[in-house]
Amino acid sequence: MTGSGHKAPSGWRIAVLGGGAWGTALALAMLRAGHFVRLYARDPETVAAIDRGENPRYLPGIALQAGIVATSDIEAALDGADCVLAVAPAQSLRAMLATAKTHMPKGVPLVLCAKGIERDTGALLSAIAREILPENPVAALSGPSFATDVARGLPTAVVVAARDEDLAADLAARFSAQNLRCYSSDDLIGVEIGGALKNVFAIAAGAVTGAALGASAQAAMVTRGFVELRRIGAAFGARPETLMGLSGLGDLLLTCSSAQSRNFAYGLALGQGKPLAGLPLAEGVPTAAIAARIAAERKIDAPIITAVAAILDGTITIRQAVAALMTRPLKTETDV
Ligand SMILES: NC(=O)C1=CN([C@@H]2O[C@H](COP(=O)(O)OP(=O)(O)OC[C@H]3O[C@@H](n4cnc5c(N)ncnc54)[C@H](O)[C@@H]3O)[C@@H](O)[C@H]2O)C=CC1
Ligand SMILES: O=C(CO)COP(=O)(O)O
Repeated sequence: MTGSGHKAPSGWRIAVLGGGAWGTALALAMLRAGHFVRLYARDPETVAAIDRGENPRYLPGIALQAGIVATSDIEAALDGADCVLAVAPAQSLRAMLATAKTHMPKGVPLVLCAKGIERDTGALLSAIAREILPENPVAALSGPSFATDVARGLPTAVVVAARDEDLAADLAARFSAQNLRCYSSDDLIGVEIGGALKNVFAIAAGAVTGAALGASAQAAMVTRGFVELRRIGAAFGARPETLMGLSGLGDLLLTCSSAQSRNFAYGLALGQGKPLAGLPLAEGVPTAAIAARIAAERKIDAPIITAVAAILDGTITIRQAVAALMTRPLKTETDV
C-alpha cells in the first residue's frame, strides 16, 4: 500500500520510551500529530523538568508544549498503549526492552527510533526487538531529523519501515503532521542499516574537518563512504534504493555536513586533538567497531569504516589513516 494522501485516524495512545533529546522531540511530534503521549524517562529529575515544560539536560532552550505525560514508571507509560516508540541509544536498547517486557501490551507495534548496531553481537536493533518481544510487530523510524529541528517544529521528512508494508504505511500516516512528512517502506533492514552506518561517516566527516584536510577530501570521503554503506547494506539484504533514500543518503547529507550532529562534533574534536570525554552521545563510536568487525568477517571491502574504528580505538592516527587510504591499489570507480 502506498500513501493515499488521506490522514489515518489519530488519537492513539503512544508510549515513548527514552527521555533524551530524540525521545522528547518525538513525544512533541506525536503530540502534534494528534496522539496522547506518555514519555518514560528513567531519571525522575528529567520527568520533573519535562513537567515544568523543558528538558534542559537533553534539549536545552526548547519550550515543551503542554500535553506530554512524563513518568519514570515504565509500567504506567506502557499501560494501554496502542504503539510504543523505543528511543534509548542502540547499546541500551536490549536493557530497556528487557525492563519493558513484562508490561508491554501484546501485539502493538514497537517502533525502533535509535540508530546503531549492537556492539557486542552485531545484531540489528530489529533482531534484538524480535528476540525480547516476539509478539510485537517491529518497525523503524529513521531519516534526516535533528531532535532540535523536530522539537522546534521545523519541516523534515523521515521514513517508517516495517516488513509488513500496510503496517509501515499506517504508522507513517499516523505519525505525519504538518511539518513531519513520513514516507513508508517495507525494507526494514535497509532503513536500519542506513541510519546506523551514516553515524560512522559523520564521525569521519567531522574528523576530516577537524584535521583541516579540506572540503574536497570531505566530499570524496563521504562519497566513498556511501559505497561502503551500500556494500554492507547489500550483504544484509538491504535494497539499494532504500540506501539512496532518507535513511542513508539523506541522513549522510545531514550529519556529514553539520556540527549540529553529535557524531560530526565527536569527529571534529577527534580531528582537532581535543578531549573526547564528556561529549554527548555519538552512536557511531560503537557502531564503527562492530561494522569493521562485520566487514572483516564477511570479507566486505570497507576501508573507511575500518580506519574510523582503528582511529577510535587508538591503533592509528588520522594522518596514518589518510596515508593508507590514499595508497590503496587503484581501481575503477564502479567497482562497487
Ligand atoms: N538526537 C537526535 O537528533 C536524534 C537521535 N536519534 C537516535 O536516537 C537514539 C537516542 O538518542 P538521543 O535521545 O538523542 O540520546 P540522548 O543521549 O539525548 O538520550 C538518551 C536517553 O536514553 C536514556 N537511556 C539510556 N539507557 C536507558 C535504559 N536502559 N533505559 C531507559 N532509558 C535509557 C537516557 O537516560 C537518556 O534519557 C540514538 O540512537 C540516536 O542515534 C535519531 C534521530 C535524531
Ligand atoms: O541522526 C541524527 C539526525 O538524523 C542525529 O545525528 P547525531 O546523533 O549525530 O546528532
